[in-house]
Amino acid sequence: MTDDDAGEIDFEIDPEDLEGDVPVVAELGKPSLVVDDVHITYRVFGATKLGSRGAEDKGFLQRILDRRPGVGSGVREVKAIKGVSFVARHGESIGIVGINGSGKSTLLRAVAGLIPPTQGAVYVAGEPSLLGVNAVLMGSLTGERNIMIGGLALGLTEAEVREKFDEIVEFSGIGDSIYLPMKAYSSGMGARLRFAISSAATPDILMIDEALATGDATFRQKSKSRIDQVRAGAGTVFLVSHSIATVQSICTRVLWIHEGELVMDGPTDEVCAAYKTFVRKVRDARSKAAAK
Ligand SMILES: Nc1ncnc2c1ncn2[C@@H]1O[C@H](COP(=O)(O)OP(=O)(O)OP(=O)(O)O)[C@@H](O)[C@H]1O
Repeated sequence: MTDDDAGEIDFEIDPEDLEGDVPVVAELGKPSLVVDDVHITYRVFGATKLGSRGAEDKGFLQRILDRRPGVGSGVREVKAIKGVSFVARHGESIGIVGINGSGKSTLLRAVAGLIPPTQGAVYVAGEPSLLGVNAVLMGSLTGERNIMIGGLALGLTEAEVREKFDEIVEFSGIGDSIYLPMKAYSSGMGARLRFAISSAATPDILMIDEALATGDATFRQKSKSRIDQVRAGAGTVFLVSHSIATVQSICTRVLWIHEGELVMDGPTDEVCAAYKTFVRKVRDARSKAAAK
């Protein structure tokens, strides 16, 4: 980890944005998801160091032959998740925290089935809705068409999607842009629409990656109520966020990921307190280094 990592951590959401009761740890149901010793390794092709003999100097055949792991192959492996295991239960809302690049989004995507584990396995009892929605949305189509596609992927009928259409648009707060192709949306608009679609059908497992950080206070408040509904219906919620205030107001349990490893898994207050202490230490070390 570098000092710069700590500099990018933000706590941009004020606790008052998410006023309301701190989530109550209800009696938990059966396991909804089991993550068993999951490893995710990305392979980055064409990772040739600057200054080394350029790929363009080599013949075509040589470049093909070089495409295997090892010295000079131009393939770099990034071990983003290293042996993470946990069991999630119905009725839990689980936050995933960690500094930039620690592996939070990768873990969430693996849990949703969007990335196959390099090693280990994920067992799911319900269909995670990040899988149902994100995997099918298409940037070239309008938000309107994507609501239909995403709704069908969640198992709603066409009539049910039409019935929920206005509510989804209203919830996402993107107004008339719903008639524009999704690739024209800002990342915040896209995240809000995905959240609005994903949570439209009270899924068994709802996964949220930073969507709450992209809306205003009203959007966040509405999102919190929807998350509470999912939990009350004995669903499981996963939330990736840089905002400790958001995690504290929504999650009953927190996983802290650092350099791809699960360093702590426990009640929200305990894990957030330890994580904050860690972040402060990193910041102090950074200011000391800058003062020298
Ligand atoms: N598609 C990819 N190809 C190669 N490496 C990747 C890819 N996606 C992520 N990584 C690397 O995997 C590691 C974990 O990234 P990830 O996005 O999961 O972290 P994160 O904790 O969600 O980060 P952030 O808080 O900055 O969003 C990082 O080193 C990142 O550079």
